[in-house]
Amino acid sequence: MSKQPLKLALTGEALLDSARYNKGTAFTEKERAAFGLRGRLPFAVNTLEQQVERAYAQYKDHDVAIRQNAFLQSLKAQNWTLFYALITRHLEEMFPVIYTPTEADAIANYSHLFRRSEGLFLSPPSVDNMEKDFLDACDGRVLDLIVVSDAEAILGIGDQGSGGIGISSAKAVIYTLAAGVDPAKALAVTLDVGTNNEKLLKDDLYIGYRERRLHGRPYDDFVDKFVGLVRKHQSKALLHFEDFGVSNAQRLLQRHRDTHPIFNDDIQGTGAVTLAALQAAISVTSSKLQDQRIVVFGAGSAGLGIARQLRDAMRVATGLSKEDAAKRFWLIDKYGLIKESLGDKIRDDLDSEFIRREDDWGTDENQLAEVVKRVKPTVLIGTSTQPGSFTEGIIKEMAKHVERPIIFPLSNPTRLHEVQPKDANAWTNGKALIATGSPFHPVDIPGKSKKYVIAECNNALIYPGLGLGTILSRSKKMTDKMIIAGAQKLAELAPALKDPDDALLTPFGDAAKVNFEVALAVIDQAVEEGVADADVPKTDRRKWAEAQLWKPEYVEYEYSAQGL
Ligand SMILES: NC(=O)c1ccc[n+]([C@@H]2O[C@H](COP(=O)([O-])OP(=O)(O)OC[C@H]3O[C@@H](n4cnc5c(N)ncnc54)[C@H](O)[C@@H]3O)[C@@H](O)[C@H]2O)c1
Ligand SMILES: O=C(O)C[C@H](O)C(=O)O
Ligand SMILES: [Mn+2]
Repeated sequence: MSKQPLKLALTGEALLDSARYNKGTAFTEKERAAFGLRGRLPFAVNTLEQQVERAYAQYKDHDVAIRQNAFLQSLKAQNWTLFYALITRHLEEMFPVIYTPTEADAIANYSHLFRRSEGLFLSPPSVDNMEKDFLDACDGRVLDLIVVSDAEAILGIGDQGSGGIGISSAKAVIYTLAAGVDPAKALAVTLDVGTNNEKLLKDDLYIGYRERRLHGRPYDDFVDKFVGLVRKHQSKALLHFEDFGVSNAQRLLQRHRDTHPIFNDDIQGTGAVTLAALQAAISVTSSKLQDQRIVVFGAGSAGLGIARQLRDAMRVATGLSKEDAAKRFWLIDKYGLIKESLGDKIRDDLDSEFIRREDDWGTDENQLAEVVKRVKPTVLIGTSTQPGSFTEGIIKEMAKHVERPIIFPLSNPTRLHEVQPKDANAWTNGKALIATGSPFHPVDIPGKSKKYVIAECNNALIYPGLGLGTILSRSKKMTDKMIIAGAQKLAELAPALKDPDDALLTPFGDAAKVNFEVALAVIDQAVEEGVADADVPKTDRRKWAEAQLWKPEYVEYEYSAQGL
């Protein structure tokens, strides 16, 4: 317990009902007397460790992941300290329950599983009250972090309407678990601008705004109004965009990123974690980034974000022009290879240098199998949401031409992966260097007794650190160089660098450690670029940063009628 007691005015039921301050059976006798709790609690005073032990046993009583998710969700509504302490102690085990893949089911069934609301919901009918609603949700707090989704493209499961609050709050929880962001300084938001999901529109129990999605100018005005409020009232808070539709994601990022610290996780976080995994893979193959031939299957937010991040890293490494670096990429979307003849089927946000010239290609055949046959890629990345699209034929064709094919099926949740790691491993005789978007079990290495650990190439391995670095340095914006610095740090920490048979990325159990290192790299870069507003010390930044992390521990309370 910290030496300085916290002064609180909340008493009795109100204190027990406050997830932020509640300690349950861990209230001391002195606190029970001071806050009117003595008769409201059973006699024994527990330690946090005892509470964690009890909660873990209760968690284990549920054997279905979605029930475990519901259990953790209700624990979060009761006692933040216990919730975060429990998950921190079982991070690797519980990550898939609070995040991909289980969170996808919780979001898809949001209206049916609903118990208690959290975060902020904003919808068009109350647009005129947006400022008041926003301020009510902030409740006088100065925030460090706001995570917002409009729920149009949740993971790979599409439009989820008001269920989108689930991804905003899961991403915010991970900021706390993996980067020590104080949950009291974070806000999860969903811009519930309607849904085009027929299933939800027809569901009597749907609890969102039951209209078709806002689009065009009214949509932009709505989002701009929200961003304007963030800028006005929470000018220091990092604004994290999550799972927006591809036609909006890039545009909104470009529009706002120079005027506020803004980050799009699907574009930038995914680009950064994939760059780190690829750096580790090419260190195993002893090749260079600029020598790769990279096929990206699914050129949406994630696919394009990855292509851009890898292209820019190539440019930094070699001084190549954008155009020349882009020649190492073949992007495929639902109409096949993205080439000139697709005309207006090519989305406006696609960088022109990624569009293959017709005379470069010279055939009408433009599907993945053909592209792999002709291009002989060294790297194959899946961000298409199309399960099984990396077929045995395609993987074997790839493996004919490269000794160690680098294969990253990244579509979440688990069931949407383009290939199962065990298949990619078997079809390449254990030669494939694999990373996936969701967690998978290790696979056999032919002729060896040890297993090949599949790296989880999920943006959660880096976004908390990118965010923490931006928050602590109070940067005016999150620059490309800050993101590259974070990715480089993550790459340096890859287990494969020490042992080529080991994973391409750090395991998620160490997410807090690596994200902290990422944050330090981001802070250094922010200071160097002159975008940091905080008084960052010249020396011992590690200690300075560490002292600011929130930890799930109880502090002693003292009653004061004035409160905090
Ligand atoms: N591992 C990670 O960290 C991570 C991060 C972000 C997204 N993702 C996953 O990547 C997937 C895509 O996410 P997104 O945000 O880019 O979504 P998105 O909707 O922006 O992109 C998906 C793209 O795939 C294309 N596509 C659809 N069918 C196709 C087909 N048959 N062939 C080729 N392309 C096809 C779509 O046209 C679209 O451009 C999701 O499953 C998501 O969960 C993973
Ligand atoms: O949420 C995740 O698991 C990663 C990513 O942001 C995604 O959209 O799939
Ligand atoms: Mn996402």
